[in-house]
Amino acid sequence: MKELKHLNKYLLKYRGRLLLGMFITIIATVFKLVVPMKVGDSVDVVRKKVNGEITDMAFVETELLKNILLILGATLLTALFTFIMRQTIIIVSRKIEFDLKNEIFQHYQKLSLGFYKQNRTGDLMNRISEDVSKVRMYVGPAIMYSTTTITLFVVVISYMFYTAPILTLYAIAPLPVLSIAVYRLSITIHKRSTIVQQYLSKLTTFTQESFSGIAVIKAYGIEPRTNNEFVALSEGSKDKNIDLAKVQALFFPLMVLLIGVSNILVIYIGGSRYISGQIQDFGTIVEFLIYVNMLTWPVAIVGWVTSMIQQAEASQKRINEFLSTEPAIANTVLEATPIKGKIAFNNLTFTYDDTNITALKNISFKVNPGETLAIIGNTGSGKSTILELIGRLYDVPEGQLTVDQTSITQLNLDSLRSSIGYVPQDAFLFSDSIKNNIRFGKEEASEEEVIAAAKKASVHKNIIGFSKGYETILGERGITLSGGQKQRVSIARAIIKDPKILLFDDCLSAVDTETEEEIIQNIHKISANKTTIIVSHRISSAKNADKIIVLDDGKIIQQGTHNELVNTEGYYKELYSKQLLEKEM
Ligand SMILES: Nc1ncnc2c1ncn2[C@@H]1O[C@H](COP(=O)(O)OP(=O)(O)OP(=O)(O)O)[C@@H](O)[C@H]1O
Repeated sequence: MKELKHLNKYLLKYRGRLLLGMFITIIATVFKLVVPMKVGDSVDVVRKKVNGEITDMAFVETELLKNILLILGATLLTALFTFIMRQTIIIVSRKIEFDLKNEIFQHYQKLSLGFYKQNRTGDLMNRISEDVSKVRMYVGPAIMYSTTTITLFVVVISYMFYTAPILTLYAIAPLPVLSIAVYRLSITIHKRSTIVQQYLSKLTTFTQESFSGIAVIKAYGIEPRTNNEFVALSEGSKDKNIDLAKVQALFFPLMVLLIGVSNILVIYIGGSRYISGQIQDFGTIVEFLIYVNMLTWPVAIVGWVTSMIQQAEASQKRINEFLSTEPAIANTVLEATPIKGKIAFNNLTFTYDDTNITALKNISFKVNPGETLAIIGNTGSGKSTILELIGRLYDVPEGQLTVDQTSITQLNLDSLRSSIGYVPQDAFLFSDSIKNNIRFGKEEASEEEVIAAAKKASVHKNIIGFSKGYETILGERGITLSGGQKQRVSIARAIIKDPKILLFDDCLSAVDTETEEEIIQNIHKISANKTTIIVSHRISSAKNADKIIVLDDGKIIQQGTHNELVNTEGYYKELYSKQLLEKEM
């Protein structure tokens, strides 16, 4: 139960509703007990009339009518209170589920990129959905059923003992066996359903990937192979489902068997004791039969609730694991630190913890507000890493990276990030309208601002070409943009933000050279007072920059202006000649 302590703050938050729910559960349970008592009484009255102990028929009729009305009233009240009980306790569990999901999601948002690289997306999703659902079973149904069971046990068993102690012992003897059996069965059911879940998620992932990659599958003509793989996976899934169905099928027969044993014991022992005069009322046997049946479900539930709590504990443990993960990048400066945009790398060396790759070696350069820096280099030379470090997606030793002459760690993280417009290498667009995708950079932007940004990113003409224009939905439910269109929507998103620092990570690679030229011109116009860094493989994107650095294997091998570099032997000049030749061809 150690892990579940995390939920105490929520139980405390909703304590009023919970206690009310538990109180109502007790009342509902107590009303349930009226039925067997009155059935017992009615049987006795009838038996006495048959035996001749009572001769007044009118009295029998009144007694029976009174009992029927009481049974009816008690049943209606039980139903009403059971309804209110579910409305309180189950609603509390749904509220806690909502709070916990929000807590986990907010924590996920704070965690750094490194965390997302170490953990699979499926795992993150499972903990916030599957695991939270299991935990909800503890704060809702487990509490509700435990309260019902405890109340029933205390009231019914004490009443049974009071009425016929020996018969009670016989009647309840099979119940612990039932409880243990259900517990064991629940554990097996849980194990097997986890396996079924795993197969299901394998199958879903496979199907999802097959549909997403359908173009590649068709192009390579490997539909039969994909089909066979799917059949093999479904086969496995079917077998595991059958395994689960086998144990689930045992659940009810087992319950019926053990109830049957209890009933036989009540009839046999109760009957013998009635015949020998140790039990006065025949109605007691009928009453006991109803009690035994009434107790069966709660007894089975003891086993079920125990396994439910164990599963909740395991799930909460997994949730706590993530909740206790500290974000590697923490905001230590609480007051806002306005950013002007002067960036300086001072002998910076950076190694990725997970791969141990030293992506940057002794890097030094400066960019002032209003200046544009272009970074050119082979793949894997460390260009993207430079941009990620400026956004503080990873931390570097104190003083090696400064913004406005302050070490980046001494700046307020929100101030820093909100002053950056970052266009990543892989443009990511949400399944939403184009307008909202651009507005992502500035939530309150007007229609005119969205259009202006799209024009600067040279994508406006494409957008108005779609029948729904800016309202066109992207992604799975909508249209798929071309690579170049995606890149330009992503650029519009950064432009609309009007940030102090603009970072473009090779985001014109899928755009033709004419459009590239147009966008570069526009960027040039809007970045008059901004710090701009353009990462590219193309000289055409870099040539107008105030300064260009050439990276190779994490080191700066050349730097200068375009004119200086084309007149110096080296990587830049070679690349320039090669790309010039390609253009001419
Ligand atoms: N998140 C990461 N974790 C670990 N290693 C990384 C990570 N990102 C990049 N690397 C490694 O760091 C080196 C530099 O990568 P980086 O992405 O900065 O290069 P790049 O110049 O931007 O390449 P490209 O032009 O292909 O985008 C590479 O060897 C890469 O494998």
